[in-house]
Amino acid sequence: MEVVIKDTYEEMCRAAAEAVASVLNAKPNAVLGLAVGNTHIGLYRELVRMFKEGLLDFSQVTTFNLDEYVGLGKDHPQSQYYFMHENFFKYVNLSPQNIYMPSGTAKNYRAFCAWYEQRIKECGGIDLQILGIGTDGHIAFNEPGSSLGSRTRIKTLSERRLAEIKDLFDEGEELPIYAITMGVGTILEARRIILLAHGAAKADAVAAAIEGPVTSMVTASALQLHRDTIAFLDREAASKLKLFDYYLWVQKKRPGAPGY
Ligand SMILES: N[C@@H]1[C@@H](O)[C@H](O)[C@@H](COP(=O)(O)O)O[C@@H]1O
Repeated sequence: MEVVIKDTYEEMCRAAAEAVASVLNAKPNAVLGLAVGNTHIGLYRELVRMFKEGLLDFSQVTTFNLDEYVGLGKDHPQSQYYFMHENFFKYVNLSPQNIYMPSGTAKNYRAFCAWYEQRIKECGGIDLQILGIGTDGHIAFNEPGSSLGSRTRIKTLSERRLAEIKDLFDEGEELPIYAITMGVGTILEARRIILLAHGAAKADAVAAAIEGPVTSMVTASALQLHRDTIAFLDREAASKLKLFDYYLWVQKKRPGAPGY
């Protein structure tokens, strides 16, 4: 896995946006896998800026989001759709028919999940999957213990997850206890993956995912098996990596870097 460490969150988002841009410039009709999280707000902001400056065009791009809470409709402020619309979709020229999101209100979830997997394949597979990471090392809603071969399915959210999201919902409102999520196996089929993490709260998870054993207890560790994954980190998120200095050294000395 390539590890790119940046001094600040803003620099990390810029570097990740450039990675997205390089895929879109090489393949204007690329298929992007999108993620929702506070981490990604800066990345989407950067992509919107590039679009407004005429540096990016999404007219031929297709997107598939990673996950959605079961029971939440598109207009619920905590739905992943709402986040995507507010932070990205409404600002760029994606065709609405090219935007795929897991549905939180499907009638038959099993059928929906199978259709979603099939649709990804029919669109040619995901060229670039964007990921974040939870404080326990999960990706999408693949909670600790998820099969590393899992496909899109319903996942029961952990108590830890429910405690994390509780304050985002109105008092007395029923919390979603299931999510529909791409599986680890689905994610690993993407041709390229970028993982973003910022802040000290993610440092343990990042270290476990990048340098720990590959284990279903840290679903992000499965990315070690992927042949083209780049982790974009800020210094705090990278602070517990044993090979911190080496990663910086590699960045400095990489072929193509100034002077090499
Ligand atoms: N399903 C999402 C993940 O895709 C995301 O990576 C994680 C971290 O989000 P944040 O960036 O807000 O810390 O939260 C949720 O669990």
